[in-house]
This record gives sequence, structure tokens and C-alpha cells, in this order.
Amino acid sequence: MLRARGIHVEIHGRPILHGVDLELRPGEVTVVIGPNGAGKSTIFSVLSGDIVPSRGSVTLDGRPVAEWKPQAAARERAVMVQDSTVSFPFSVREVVQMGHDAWRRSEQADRDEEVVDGAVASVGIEHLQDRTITVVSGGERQRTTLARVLAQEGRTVLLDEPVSAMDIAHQERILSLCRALAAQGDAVAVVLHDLDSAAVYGDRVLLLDHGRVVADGTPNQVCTAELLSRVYGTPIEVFDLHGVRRVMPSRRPAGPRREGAGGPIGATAQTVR
Ligand SMILES: Nc1ncnc2c1ncn2[C@@H]1O[C@H](COP(=O)(O)OP(=O)(O)OP(=O)(O)O)[C@@H](O)[C@H]1O
Repeated sequence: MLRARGIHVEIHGRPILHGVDLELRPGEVTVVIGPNGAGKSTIFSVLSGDIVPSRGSVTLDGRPVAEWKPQAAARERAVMVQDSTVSFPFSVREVVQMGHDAWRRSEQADRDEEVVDGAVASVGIEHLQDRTITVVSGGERQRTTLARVLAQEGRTVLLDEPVSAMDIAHQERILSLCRALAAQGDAVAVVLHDLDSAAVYGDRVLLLDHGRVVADGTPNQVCTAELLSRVYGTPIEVFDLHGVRRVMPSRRPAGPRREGAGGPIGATAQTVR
């Protein structure tokens, strides 16, 4: 279990996080949401050990993260940072292999390659393995980065906006994969901007705003129209579909539609050149 208590962070003298508590439990997907600049990536950097908080504590399986040796920590906790890029011309497979470095042993080379194969297959990049990472598309690169994180085999998995560059089919695949990781006992934390995905895929939702936890609970507790509309500063509607809470921006037309503005998309497209 990864636990952060009373985390305060200041960067260049400016307070960024104000006493954030966060607990990632095995078997749960925790989705972290909040407006731009709320502090989502910063708390992930604290959890991953990249930022040392000015106050507060972070423990992994009950021990302060600072006491973990890097290799042991890498075997326990895998982190996908936002917009991570590899600028050197490695192949896609080589990038995924890097994720498994903390485990690599010459006497178990077959097992190492099996893990890499599994990570590659779980994000559907088998056909890209020989391509150079610097020339694949943004969504393909993001899936490669995710495969690298999966190859690390950490039981605690932190994913900062893992599907931001993906089409809807790949988003669904990867978010279902997060649920599958939790089902096998991993503690999974995901930063998402899509509030509907947060409500559908999260066991718990943590809402941050201006560096503070505004709400932490089940999707039904956190994803209310009143709370989300207030924090995001835009009207948001919440409804239940097939027993699941769904969230979407309120997009009621401002006034009556103009005559002829609707109609079949094909007909409109023909008139636009
Ligand atoms: N290295 C830095 N130097 C100065 N300010 C920083 C630095 N890193 C983060 N901040 C500030 O801290 C605040 C929180 O940033 P953070 O990246 O954690 O937000 P976020 O919730 O992840 O936002 P987004 O949704 O836009 O990714 C922002 O105001 C940001 O400008």
C-alpha cells in the first residue's frame, strides 16, 4: 500500500499542495481528477519520490519511500509520468524492455522476454515492435510507454493521464486493463481529465482543487453535479445509466437552432467545400 499523509509542497516559495492525504489500496483503482493546475501531477511526483514534500510523509508498504533502495522500489511501484518521451531512436520493443530492467537476470532470459511479450500484447502494439519510437504516432507512443510501465511488474501502478492521446477504443481497452490490474490485487492510481471515465472506471475518486483534496470517496459520493460544476466552473450533469453513474458537460443549446442548421451530416458536408 502507498500512503501519503499531510503532504505540503512548495516550489520556488509558492505553495502547490496543502496537506494532501492519499491512500492507494491493493485491489482498487483510484482516479485522481481536478482542474488544470490543481496539483495532480505534483502529488504523483511526490508518490514516485521525484519531489520531496516540505511537510508530510509517504510510505510504501509501511516504510518511508526514502528508505527504499531504487531497485526494490522499482520492483514495487511503477510510474507513468505525463508526456514522457524517449528522444533516442530505440525500437518500440527496446523501450518496453527497459521497463523490466529492475528484474532482468541472465539466468531467466526466457521469463524476461515473456514479461515483455505480455506487456506488448496487453496494449496491442505487437505490430509496432520493430518501429523506431521517435516516429510512431502520439497514441502509439503512449501505449508503448504504458507497456514499459507494465513490464516493470510493480504492484503499485501510478498512471498520469495514460490515455490522453488515445482514440476511444484504445482508451476503453487501457481503462479496462486498469480494472484488470486491480482485480489481480494491484493498487492502481490514474489521473484522468475525462470525468465520465473517472466515474465509470474508478473504485474511488479523489478530487483536487488548488492543491487541496476537495472530496475523496466512491464515484457516487464525489461525482455530483453540484460539486463538479462548482470546482470546474462549468455546468456538469450527472445521471445514472445501467446502474452506473455517468458524467457529462451540460451542453444545452443557448437558443433555438437556426432553420436548416441540423439535418443529416452528409447533406451539410456536401455544401461545405
Ligand atoms: N517545476 C515547477 N515550477 C513552478 N511551478 C510548478 C512546477 N511544477 C508545477 N508547478 C505549478 O504547480 C501547480 C500544479 O501543477 P500540476 O502539474 O501538479 O497540476 P495538474 O493538476 O497536474 O495540472 P494539469 O491538469 O494541467 O496537468 C501549477 O500551478 C503549476 O504551474
